Amino acid sequence: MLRFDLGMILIATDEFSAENKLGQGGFGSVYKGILPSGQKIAVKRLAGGSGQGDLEFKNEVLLLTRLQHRNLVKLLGFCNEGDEEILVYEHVPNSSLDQFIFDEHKRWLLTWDVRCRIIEGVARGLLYLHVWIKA
Ligand SMILES: Nc1ncnc2c1ncn2[C@@H]1O[C@H](COP(=O)(O)OP(=O)(O)OP(=O)(O)O)[C@@H](O)[C@H]1O
Repeated sequence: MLRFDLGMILIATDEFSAENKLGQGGFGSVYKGILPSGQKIAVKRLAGGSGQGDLEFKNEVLLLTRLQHRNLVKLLGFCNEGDEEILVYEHVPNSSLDQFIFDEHKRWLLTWDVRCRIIEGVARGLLYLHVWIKA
């Protein structure tokens, strides 16, 4: 588990530039970034990070790093400097599935065969989580 320093993340994401914004989730914004090694990353900047939940945040990160499955995005590391609470993931190309499902030009790429494989992959990931949570 890597602890990234904020300076490195600011350089990687061009200071959380609007051009690098990949999306917005329930926990905050996600930015594309690139490490000096050339590795592409997705940086989730948690909204409302106060620095106060330091221990809680660290425990959650430790928990998340134990999840390893080919259908789950890999967590590479974290940063909790100052008020920031940031999660660093491997970058997954091709945006989100909803960008294909709801786009009339791209929708045709999702043949039923492809859809079935996606559903199977999602189910495998979910099953892994269920088993993992019970254990
Ligand atoms: N590892 C990643 N690689 C590439 N893009 C990502 C990655 N993680 C998130 N994104 C992009 O950022 C968007 C927001 O992601 P995030 O995980 O925060 O929210 P969500 O799963 O869409 O919603 P919620 O957090 O509310 O469940 C995604 O829809 C996706 O486009």
